[in-house]
Amino acid sequence: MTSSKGLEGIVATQSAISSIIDDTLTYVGYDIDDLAYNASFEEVVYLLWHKKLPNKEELTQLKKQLADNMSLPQEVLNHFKTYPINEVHPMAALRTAVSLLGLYDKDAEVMSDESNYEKAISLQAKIATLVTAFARIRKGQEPVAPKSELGYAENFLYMLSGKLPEAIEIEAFDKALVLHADHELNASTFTARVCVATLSDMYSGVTAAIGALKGPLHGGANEQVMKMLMEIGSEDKAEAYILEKLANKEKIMGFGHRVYRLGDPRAKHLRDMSKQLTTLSGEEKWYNISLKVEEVFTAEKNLPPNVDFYSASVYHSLGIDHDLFTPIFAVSRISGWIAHILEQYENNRLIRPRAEYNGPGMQKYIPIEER
Ligand SMILES: CC(=O)SCCNC(=O)CCNC(=O)[C@H](O)C(C)(C)COP(=O)(O)OP(=O)(O)OC[C@H]1O[C@@H](n2cnc3c(N)ncnc32)[C@H](O)[C@@H]1OP(=O)(O)O
Ligand SMILES: O=C([O-])CC(=O)C(=O)O
Repeated sequence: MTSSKGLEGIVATQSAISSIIDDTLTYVGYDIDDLAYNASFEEVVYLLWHKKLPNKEELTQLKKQLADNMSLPQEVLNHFKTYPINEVHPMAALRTAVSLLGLYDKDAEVMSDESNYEKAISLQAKIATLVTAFARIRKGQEPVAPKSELGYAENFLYMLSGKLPEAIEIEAFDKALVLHADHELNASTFTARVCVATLSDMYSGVTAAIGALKGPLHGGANEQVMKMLMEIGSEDKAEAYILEKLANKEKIMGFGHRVYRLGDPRAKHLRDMSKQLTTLSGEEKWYNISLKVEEVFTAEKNLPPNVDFYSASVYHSLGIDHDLFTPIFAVSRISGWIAHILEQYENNRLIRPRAEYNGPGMQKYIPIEER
């Protein structure tokens, strides 16, 4: 038996959802650049779930299904109010709330294709409401009900702030959702697949995936990037800050990737958006600090930024609380998790790798009095 630390380089499944070949990312064969410039998030959700782009009628139907399913069971909203609200990270709240949603779905355990598709719509719709409702409740504000005539990105921003967002904000947020939707066999998607390969239900798979996304080596990095930018504070302090971190052998969040070698193709879109949005908000300093960090870090380490690096200043410019950055990643990535869960169910086999044992050799049991 051979082992690979972190399963590096191991091909663990076949999938027709997204691919990364020679640093090019595609969803169902469509280049991420093409989708970032042209597709809405709902089109991408449809693409990932159906393996084809929707026509107008199919897209209208999906948008309606999502809008119709956004409302939460009152019990889930009440549950939020019982949390130690100021101590709870929104990712922990989200992980618990998705699991709780499963308790209020009488068909949670039903495994038919039809039931799983209904759960897919319901989860994709409700995750936006969960994140925004929690964000408001913890500030003592009432949750804002979704508006059925709004698109997914617009509804999210509306439910978060209670104000209809500007066109530029909707466009940027929608693009960020497109860019985060799927990414081959990343850690959270693999977690979801491992979970449902036991024939467990979709709520369990998504709950497990949220737990994996939460960590700072994966989706949690975007919040840590903003923390770093705030600690740096100004462009002229960036170089010394990064060099000190590297001298202390600390990792710089938002850089490096297990698969990409030359660079993450999503990062350039987020860099452009960061420039545009920080200029508009009058806070160019977040973009300038980010650029300087990139310059200093890549000169030292030759590791390019990943999707999490410039998304931090993008979300900050949209006025979003920093601890909501990773939940927002989940709002997008749940579309990919669901696509992979459905694909796993379609052609399932239990996922159960082996471990190379490196503990002590055979030992004889010693009675407790003799130890
Ligand atoms: C959506 C996403 O999940 S994208 C990734 C988000 N995560 C981050 O941004 C966290 C920072 N980045 C990292 O920790 C890593 O680059 C990962 C986890 C993303 C990829 O990790 P791996 O492929 O396993 O690389 P690993 O962590 O083993 O690092 C390999 C070498 O590069 C260095 N390295 C990798 N990333 C970084 C970084 N961000 N800062 C400093 N050094 C780094 C490591 O210290 C290590 O150096 P060494 O060989 O001298 O010990
Ligand atoms: O693929 C990975 O390992 C991490 C990543 O970039 C993502 O999940 O978007």
